Amino acid sequence: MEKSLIILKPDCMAANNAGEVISRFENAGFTIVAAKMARLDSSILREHYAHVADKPFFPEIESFMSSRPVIFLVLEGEGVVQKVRDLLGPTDSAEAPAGTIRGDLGTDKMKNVVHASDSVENASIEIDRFFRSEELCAD
Ligand SMILES: Nc1ncnc2c1ncn2[C@@H]1O[C@@H]2COP(=O)(O)O[C@H]2[C@H]1O
Repeated sequence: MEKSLIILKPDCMAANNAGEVISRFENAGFTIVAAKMARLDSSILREHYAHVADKPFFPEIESFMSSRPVIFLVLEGEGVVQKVRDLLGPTDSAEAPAGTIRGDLGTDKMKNVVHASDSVENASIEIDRFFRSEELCAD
């Protein structure tokens, strides 16, 4: 079954929106198969954000993403990678339509509530980055 790696970002945690976001994922029919809470450190952030490491906003992302503990989830379901991205809306919360998670709860491009894997291939890499295989639970 397809899986996606989700991070409830510091803005989501600071606004006490974790429950609201998780409800939206559950109401869309996805199952949580792994969960944990931790503060990201700069070495794992450099790995996770390697594709934007040369962007001018990288130091800002690094400091934002390590500013408070975040929640990591693995969601499972048919087509979960693309369907979660549809629920989120575009990266820039200011452009996200009402009814999407970012449109309703986000602020801007960085404070955009949730990270979600952008492909099935990257989901597998990202799940391995944040979870050991025995931390994924089956029924
Ligand atoms: N112009 C920008 N300024 C700040 N952050 C950005 C900008 N563009 C993209 N990002 C962030 O870069 C992140 C890349 O991975 P995410 O999907 O977690 O979320 C993305 C955005 O939050």
